[in-house]
Amino acid sequence: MNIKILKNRSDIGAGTRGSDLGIDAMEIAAIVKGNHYFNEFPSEDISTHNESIYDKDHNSFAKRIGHVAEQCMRVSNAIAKNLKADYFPILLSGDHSSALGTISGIKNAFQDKTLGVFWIDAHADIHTPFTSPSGNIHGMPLAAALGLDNTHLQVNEPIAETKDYWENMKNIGINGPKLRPEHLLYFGVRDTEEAENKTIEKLAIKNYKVEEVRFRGLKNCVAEALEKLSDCDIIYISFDVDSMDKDLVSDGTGTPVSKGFDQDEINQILEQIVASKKVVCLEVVEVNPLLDTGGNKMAEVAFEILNKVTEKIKRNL
Ligand SMILES: NC(=[NH2+])NCCC[C@H](N)C(=O)O
Repeated sequence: MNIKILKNRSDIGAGTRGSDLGIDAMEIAAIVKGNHYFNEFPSEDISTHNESIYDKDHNSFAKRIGHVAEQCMRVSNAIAKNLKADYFPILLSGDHSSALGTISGIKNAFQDKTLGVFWIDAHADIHTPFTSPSGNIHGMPLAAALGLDNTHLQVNEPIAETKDYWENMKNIGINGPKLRPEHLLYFGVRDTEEAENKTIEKLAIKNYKVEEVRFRGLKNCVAEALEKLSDCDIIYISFDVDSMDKDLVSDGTGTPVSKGFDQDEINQILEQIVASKKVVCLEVVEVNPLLDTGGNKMAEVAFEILNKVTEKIKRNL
């Protein structure tokens, strides 16, 4: 098995522009370091719909949903194709709505396997068009992957077109839910809204908070998390850089949050998950160099993390 880098420079699921540039910012970070990472592996570009940002859009509770749904489909197809060709896809994406495509593609390629997900993020991304406070779809990928509508928590009145596209989104890759709530684990989630809190509580989704990881010990927490996924055959890691502390690391991301993990903690978490030998796909999202007040800091940190974990992945293949 070989690694392939998939570049998905799409930012239309976010409220702020620029996460599409995060992929190239990481590449530049590598070049500046004299690191040949991006020359070492085969790569593939996924075509994007960023021009749709200019269109008038009436889907205010799920902005640009038609194009986001299609983008997720493209990601799903690319992931499924490369997994079936026995590649280990490392996906570099812009905004986090992409992860619905990734999860869908994994399930398309491995229909009989049980999938576990490590969602390392400041946000729960479990809104639906019925509950989203912003209408930004990067806050919704997990709800679509779990097949949720959450109409019982409804605060918005989405138009019929939005509802139709949302149905499409829930059926990418394979029809229906791709993941069971007990096979979803959060790490570092600390910026959520009421509807998300209620969903997390109702579905009993475990969130390893930053304080808990520090208090109980990182190794213990990741080991326990892996144990919770013991009946999963395969694991997907979704790493949103805003899981890291904005003050300690960088604010170069669309929705930065304080009191997150530091770089070394992320390295350790990723390394221990990869050591399980169940990981089939890693995704890094939401680097936004346009918002970085520290130069290209977020991309540099994200690249260092990527470089380190790739070594571990390589050793396992
Ligand atoms: N992938 C992200 N950065 N998500 C941020 C979501 C923020 C907020 N919960 C919203 O839905 O608008």
